[in-house]
Amino acid sequence: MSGQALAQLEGVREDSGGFDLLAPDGTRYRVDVTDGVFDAHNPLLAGYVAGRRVVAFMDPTVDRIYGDRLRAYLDARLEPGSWSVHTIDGGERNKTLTAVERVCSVAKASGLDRHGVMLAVGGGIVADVVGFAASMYSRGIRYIKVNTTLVGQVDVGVGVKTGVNALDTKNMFGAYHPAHASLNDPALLATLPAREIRCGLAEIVKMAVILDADLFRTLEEHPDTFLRPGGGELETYVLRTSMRLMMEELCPNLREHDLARLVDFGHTFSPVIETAGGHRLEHGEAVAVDMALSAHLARLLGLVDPESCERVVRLLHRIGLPVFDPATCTPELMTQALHSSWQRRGRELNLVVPTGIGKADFVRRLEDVPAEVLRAALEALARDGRTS
Ligand SMILES: NC(=O)c1ccc[n+]([C@@H]2O[C@H](COP(=O)([O-])OP(=O)(O)OC[C@H]3O[C@@H](n4cnc5c(N)ncnc54)[C@H](O)[C@@H]3O)[C@@H](O)[C@H]2O)c1
Ligand SMILES: O=C(CO)[C@@H](O)[C@H](O)[C@H](O)[C@H](O)COP(=O)(O)O
Ligand SMILES: [Co+2]
Repeated sequence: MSGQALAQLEGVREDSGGFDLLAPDGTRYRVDVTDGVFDAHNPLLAGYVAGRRVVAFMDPTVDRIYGDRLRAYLDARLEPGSWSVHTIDGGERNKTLTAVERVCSVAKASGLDRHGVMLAVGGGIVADVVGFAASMYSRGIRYIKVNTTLVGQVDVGVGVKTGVNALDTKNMFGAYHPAHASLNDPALLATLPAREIRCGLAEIVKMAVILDADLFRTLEEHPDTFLRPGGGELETYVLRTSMRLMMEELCPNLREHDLARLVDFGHTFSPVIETAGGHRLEHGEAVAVDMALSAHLARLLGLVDPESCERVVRLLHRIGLPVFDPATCTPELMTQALHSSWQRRGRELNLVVPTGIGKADFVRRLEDVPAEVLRAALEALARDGRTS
């Protein structure tokens, strides 16, 4: 295909069954949106693994709820003896290199060959661990994600990142390893606890603040999206818009050659909030606190109007997300977080701040966030936290 023809195809395309991404570096993958992913008549998942051995992994909760349906599906659609299903511990504390080694050990004991497939059925923890394991097992094999959380369906499932926590640092080890397939069945969200739905809404608010004022207004009108019984057109719009926005943002910079990334909004302070807080807050909750802090910093630096700052914080409140965490939102720890992000991003801070609703920019340098401004932002955040 000529360079010009390829250039025309690059980007993200949506159809009724999902999204296709073709990155400038030639990486291409699809994210499917389907119904009844584990129904025996649905050929989608089986089609992606046809003729290959499959080793599937779930955490115990997902296994309890969906394990029988997955096993019945594999039994109906795949050759006897060509697949197995295993559980790995869930929770951020188990997103470790040890967990990756256990996945590889189980895969080896199950006879998984170089052309085999690892199947991750779950949220971001299982996907990150299994995806990283697949990136190194036999020097790299295929893996498939069936995303069962909202964070999984709008974020983990649409990107290429895998990884684990290490050296007391969030996502310190990992790989960019595109999945062979990534499947979203919105019906799986029906059993997701409200706290986990809210974590996914945090990642959706992230995309709305930086890119999409209409999506933000929709969430302001319906902060209970996905929290109401039964999904409808509203949930479909929010899910698909969030997926598209994230894929469009990731596509030109899939392996982060450019470390100024708008999708880092809510991800400068949150790694320290999660880690220093002993993972008391879940990822999405820490992201929410980070977004509120970043909005106040933007306001105090004169980069966003006070009303937009207030709208961001108020929406997070109304969804039921935390906006302050007394144990970790201290000047010392948040200064440490700024330095960690500065180092991780090639000695550029690239703090993402809202400049309005639906638009954002970067605070490029550490010195652009003076200690007194950080302290004032944290004091404002504490006031917000008391009113929540
Ligand atoms: N790789 C990426 O690009 C990327 C992007 C965003 C977040 N993440 C990572 O993802 C992790 C958070 O993922 P998460 O929010 O999906 O959490 P999670 O994987 O811990 O799942 C949350 C909880 O929900 C349960 N669960 C999952 N699906 C369920 C369902 N359908 N019904 C009932 N219970 C269900 C799980 O057992 C778990 O207890 C963090 O480690 C974060 O760093 C990675
Ligand atoms: O949490 C994640 C990825 O782990 C996403 O929600 C987020 O938008 C971005 O990828 C952030 O850049 C976080 O990246 P990383 O620090 O986990 O590599
Ligand atoms: Co995130």
